[in-house]
Amino acid sequence: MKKLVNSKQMKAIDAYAIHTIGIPPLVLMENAAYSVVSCMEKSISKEDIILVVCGSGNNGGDGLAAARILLNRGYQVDVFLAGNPAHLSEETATQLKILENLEMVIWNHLEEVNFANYTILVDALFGIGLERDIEDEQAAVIAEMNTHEGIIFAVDMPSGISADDGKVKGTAVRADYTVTFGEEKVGQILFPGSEYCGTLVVTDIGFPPSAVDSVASEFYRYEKMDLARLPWRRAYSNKGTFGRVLIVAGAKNMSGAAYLSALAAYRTGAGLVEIMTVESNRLILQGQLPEAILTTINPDLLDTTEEKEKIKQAVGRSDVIVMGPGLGVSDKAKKVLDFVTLYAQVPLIVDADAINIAARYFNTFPLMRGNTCLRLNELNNSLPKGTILTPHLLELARLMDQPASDIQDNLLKTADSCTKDTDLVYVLKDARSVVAYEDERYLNYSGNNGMATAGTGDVLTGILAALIAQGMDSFEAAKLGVYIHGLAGDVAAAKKNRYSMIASDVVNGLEDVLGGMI
Ligand SMILES: NC(=O)C1=CN([C@@H]2O[C@H](COP(=O)(O)OP(=O)(O)OC[C@H]3O[C@@H](n4cnc5c(N)ncnc54)[C@H](O)[C@@H]3O)[C@@H](O)[C@H]2O)[C@@H](O)CC1
Ligand SMILES: [K+]
Repeated sequence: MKKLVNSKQMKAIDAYAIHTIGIPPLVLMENAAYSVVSCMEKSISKEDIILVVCGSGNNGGDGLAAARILLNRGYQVDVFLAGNPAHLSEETATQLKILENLEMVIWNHLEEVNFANYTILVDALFGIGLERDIEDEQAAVIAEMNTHEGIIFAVDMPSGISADDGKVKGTAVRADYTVTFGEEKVGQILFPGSEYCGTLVVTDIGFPPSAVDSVASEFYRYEKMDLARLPWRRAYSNKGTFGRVLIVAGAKNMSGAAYLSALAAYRTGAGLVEIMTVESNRLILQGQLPEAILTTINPDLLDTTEEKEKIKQAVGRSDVIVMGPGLGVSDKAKKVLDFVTLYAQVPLIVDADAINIAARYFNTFPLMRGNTCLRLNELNNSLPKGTILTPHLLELARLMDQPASDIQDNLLKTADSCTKDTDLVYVLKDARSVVAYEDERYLNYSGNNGMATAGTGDVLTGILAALIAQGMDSFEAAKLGVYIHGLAGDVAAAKKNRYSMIASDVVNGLEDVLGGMI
């Protein structure tokens, strides 16, 4: 598990190291500069002509120190001090004085600099101290840097990317490498920040563990060693040991979603998977997945005791229930969901059309239109504890009755609204999914854009259900499930490619992920 920090938390770690432990800031700055240079030295040669572009804050100070180290080591290097010389931080002023004493070339105005003369750029304009949108001369500097053809190394952050949420503040440097210090920043994991970072290199610049531990952060991500969290499989076992999943899915002609969800649940280790669907899907599902048990319902007879009893029994024998994939949004589908919700005492995984049905239902009440809070409260009251909602951005927009663009631009704030006063777990699906429960925020770092294809969401529901069926707590299952899903997508992309892979390839990828082959 890797802790992630925002700018405030990183500044608190800096402050603890400096003021409580007593490490002089110049020592940290030197370490930072040496780590930038050692990363650069893997890609540069003495033939390169390097320009270090510096701001007036400590990020610029890191750049000035890196320029000196490069000069000392025999590289051809110039400096462009793009920040206001009247606003230099104390450490940056010290670094500048050293460079002046060394008689280095230091440009002060954009007009003086011919970027075409340089083969390598170092971006030390802004780091975690970025406060507002970049404009005017600084924006012009970044525009020049982005048209440059050589490698760009960013110091700590690509200038212009917010460490807090990965957003571009006005404009931002598109780096090839970002060398960051101490801890990974939230804005380096979320998009678009993640893309602007290029290859992210995290370096140790001497923050003592106590400085890092002094700051609590609600953000983290998983890495490969977290696969050890998978539920242990007892040797003395039978199919009952590994739990029973019910998948309520698949309207007429929509059996594919049910199939993918059920297949993924089996491939993630569920003992038994039952699919509740309409009779017309029976033959095809039996042919595709004979391992699944099928219960068929007649949507036209939902008011009869017989159909209700069928639903009640299926719900009663399950450890976890997936509802939504390929269900459609008809009144009959809603009725099925109402019965399932009424009888269920186990966690539900509410996906796709189940979310759309809830949104449509809320829209029928004038009081609930535009009232996100009321809608989320209502969900919390009507769903069993431990239930996971897995909306993608559009589904979430419908559910919350807010524009999708607002949600996309404020994913972390949206997570805060969703989890306020609730027992539900939210998986906010995006290129970097956020799993949120109470105050914790898991940011997922696995997966790739080949997964933006139909059916991968159905696969995710099956994975989550299987983990819960095997005894995992819902929040842990959601985090690990999202991580495994992304890794399986990475396996699929490596075996096929990002264009050709389809959802069933992601299911196939589970084999390598769960078999410890990655
Ligand atoms: N002691 C420390 O705190 C350490 C800091 N380090 C470096 O210092 C960086 C943080 O330094 P600072 O806090 O000085 O911040 P930055 O150097 O990131 O930038 C802050 C400066 O930019 C100005 N500014 C912010 N947003 C602006 C905008 N949109 N347009 C124009 N000016 C803007 C601020 O007023 C301030 O002068 C880190 O990212 C890291 O690179 C490292 O040297 C390690 C130790
Ligand atoms: K930077």
